[in-house]
Amino acid sequence: MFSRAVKPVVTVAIQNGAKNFSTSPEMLFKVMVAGAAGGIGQPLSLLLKQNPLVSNLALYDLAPVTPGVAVDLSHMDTPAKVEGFQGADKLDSAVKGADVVVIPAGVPRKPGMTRDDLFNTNASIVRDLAECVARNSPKAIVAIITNPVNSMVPIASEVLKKAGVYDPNRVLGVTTLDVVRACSFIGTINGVDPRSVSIPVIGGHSGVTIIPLLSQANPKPKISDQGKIEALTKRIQEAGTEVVKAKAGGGSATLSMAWAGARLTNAILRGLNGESNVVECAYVKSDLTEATYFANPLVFGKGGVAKNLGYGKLNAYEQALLKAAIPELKKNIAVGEKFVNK
Ligand SMILES: NC(=O)c1ccc[n+]([C@@H]2O[C@H](COP(=O)([O-])OP(=O)(O)OC[C@H]3O[C@@H](n4cnc5c(N)ncnc54)[C@H](O)[C@@H]3O)[C@@H](O)[C@H]2O)c1
Ligand SMILES: O=C(O)C[C@H](O)C(=O)O
Repeated sequence: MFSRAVKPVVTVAIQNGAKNFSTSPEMLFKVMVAGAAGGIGQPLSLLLKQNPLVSNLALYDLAPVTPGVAVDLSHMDTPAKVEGFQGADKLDSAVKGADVVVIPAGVPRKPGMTRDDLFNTNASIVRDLAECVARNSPKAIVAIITNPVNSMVPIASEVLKKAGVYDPNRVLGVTTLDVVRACSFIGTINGVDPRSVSIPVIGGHSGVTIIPLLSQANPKPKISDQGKIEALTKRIQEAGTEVVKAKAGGGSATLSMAWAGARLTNAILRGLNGESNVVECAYVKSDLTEATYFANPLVFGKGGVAKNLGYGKLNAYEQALLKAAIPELKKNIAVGEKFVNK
């Protein structure tokens, strides 16, 4: 298959105003974005078009603007070849040969809604996309952005199980935005470049299931008392709602999500490409807790998740957060599984 062949990667360095092209033997991959014409899909595709590990970018959406988004991006002077696929009858072609399928398809929140309120609309979208992956590209790594993530990953997993092609290392819920936010907020508090901050955010992706492990942050947030630790934790847990409120009916986080989605996709691609030390948090099948899906740091490799790194030592406050998250996660997971197996 073309997407797994070794091809020369062209890297472009801007030096003294001139472009210098150099080649190195690296794998190149096909990435399919489902929901590519949306608020997340467009900027995510813009970022993926710049990724040197991407040879082919398949942009799928129901929206009539989809072919135009593809033509627009195809004019960027980066090597990835862009194709647009609009409408359900084009879905199979879009997915065929994909190494990675990123899914931001579905409706976003409006003020006053919870992520769970999106379930009824988004569940069938993710189910249908997972069925298409099973038919056309069963080895693809599926990264689900669509909310509620805690339930969507079990839906996709059950669909792939039914089709007999499930590999738990290849189905991920994208929780990277929680990590990105935690790094951004700690960077501001400490007065350092947020890119120099690292922190595991574990659990899931909604309210109390988002558990930032501030005790394991590097550097530690310069916060003097427990009250401030709890306020920062709450801010990270509720950061999605902060954006929903600020957008005042215009949707939820799109640009920071695109950034976070591109970061996780890059980690997946680097793993597929043979790097062995790429670590990101994501929400995956898990036996670490009573919740059968759980987010924490993972090592990525040639088959998707290569190693689950667990979540290390929690302090008493973090243990209490974990205790509160588990029943909610279990409920979200059961709802997703029931949707497919009803
Ligand atoms: N995981 C996270 O951290 C995170 C962060 C932000 C948003 N989200 C979620 O991402 C989803 C998308 O948000 P958005 O702001 O991009 O929404 P949006 O409405 O701007 O875009 C969604 C796109 O999906 C498309 N779509 C709908 N049904 C489809 C289908 N069956 N197949 C293909 N495309 C389809 C729409 O045409 C639209 O272009 C929402 O569910 C939102 O809650 C998750
Ligand atoms: O909050 C939302 O609805 C979108 C997303 O899950 C987020 O965390 O920004």
